Amino acid sequence: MGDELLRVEGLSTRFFTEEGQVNAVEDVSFTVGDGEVFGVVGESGSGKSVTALSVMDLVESPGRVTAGEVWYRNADLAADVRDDHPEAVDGDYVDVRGVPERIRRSLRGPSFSMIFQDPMSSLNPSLTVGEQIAEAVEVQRRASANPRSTRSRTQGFGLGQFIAGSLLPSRRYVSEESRSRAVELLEQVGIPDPAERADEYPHQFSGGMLQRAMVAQALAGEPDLLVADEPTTALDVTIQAQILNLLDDLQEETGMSIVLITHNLGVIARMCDRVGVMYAGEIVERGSLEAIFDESVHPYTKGLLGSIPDLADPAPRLSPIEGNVPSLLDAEMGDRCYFADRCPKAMEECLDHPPEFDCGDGHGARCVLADHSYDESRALPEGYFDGDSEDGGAAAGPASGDDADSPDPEEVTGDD
Ligand SMILES: Nc1ncnc2c1ncn2[C@@H]1O[C@H](COP(=O)(O)OP(=O)(O)OP(=O)(O)O)[C@@H](O)[C@H]1O
Ligand code: NI
Repeated sequence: MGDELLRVEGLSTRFFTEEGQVNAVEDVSFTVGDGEVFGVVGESGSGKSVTALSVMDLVESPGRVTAGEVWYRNADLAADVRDDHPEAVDGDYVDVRGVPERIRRSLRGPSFSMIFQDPMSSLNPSLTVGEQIAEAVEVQRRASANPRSTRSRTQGFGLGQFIAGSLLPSRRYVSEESRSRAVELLEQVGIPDPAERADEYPHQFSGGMLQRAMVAQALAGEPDLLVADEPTTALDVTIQAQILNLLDDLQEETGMSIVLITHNLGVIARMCDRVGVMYAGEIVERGSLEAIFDESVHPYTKGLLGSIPDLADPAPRLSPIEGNVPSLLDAEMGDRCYFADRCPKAMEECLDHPPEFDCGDGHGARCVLADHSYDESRALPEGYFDGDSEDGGAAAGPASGDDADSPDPEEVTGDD
């Protein structure tokens, strides 16, 4: 297990909605090494953000993490919780889902920190940027000054606010030291005149500067792991590149690990060491950058690679493969491979839901092609799944004739 900071195993998250149970994240496993940048890529709605929120334990009702373990390597924490929660400790690793919520909450900031998809969900418009960052620093300062038993209460207070983006009515005392540390952090993330900018409100910041401020806020606790959910999506191309450079530099300076969520494979190629490709709530392929870009097995990954939006392309969303992302409603999901009806290589084997096959060297794919080669004689006829979204395909027969209008799944639009 060596240098892994985080080991996520079998994570599943569901939303219990009026329409039914939504399987937003299904049996997701991945690891993040020390100082590693792990990328999560996939189309809109594939479960990237919910995966991030699940790791951070920030899933809100009607959602709930229903299964899985999140093993975090922290020897001090392991020593602290070993007696009370032996089943949640494995050597220096702690399953953060197996410890009480107050302990889990205490990890947000100093252990795990997150940059959210929407800037305004983490900065409070009615407080100066400096105050908010100083508050995050103060929380961390108290945490490290206090023993863990009191730490969790302190942490809970500050971080509840940090996450909700609104201060509790009674303002906390924030030390002069924390204020000057906030200015330092603003400087570290490349904000000019940081002392003056600290006294400004979020609306006085441009998009790029606001993103930098959010990075500063997320780093205030000196986290081991930063989860960055589409940190550059809303920004124009030049600013995007600057923020990615900033994250790169900060990663090197601090040695932290990063989970970087994006729909842009160009960003993945630029930033990541290893990658998980998500589709319909699952990681369908994972491996090193080289494995994913040069030796991918899953036709979905290959489809994504067929149209890499580069950084100079402001296209906001990936939609390179014909067909739609399947419904994640449990009742509509069926038992087949969820990609089968868009897959140019769908075979009879794909009517059973594939496990993850090991391709060696940490490369895995949830696709039968990882196990045996494509056999044309077992190919499902084109249109096999047409008009069949309800019961997983078993009952659907071949579509009549060859329909010239039916979408060719191999065709990649590439112009999005
Ligand atoms: N509060 C909710 N209630 C019901 N379903 C939800 C809720 N939040 C997310 N989902 C479902 O979970 C699935 C995954 O959503 P998620 O936000 O993780 O996608 P994503 O990959 O981050 O997409 P994007 O690239 O658009 O941000 C979606 O199908 C979505 O409908
Ligand atoms: Ni998202």
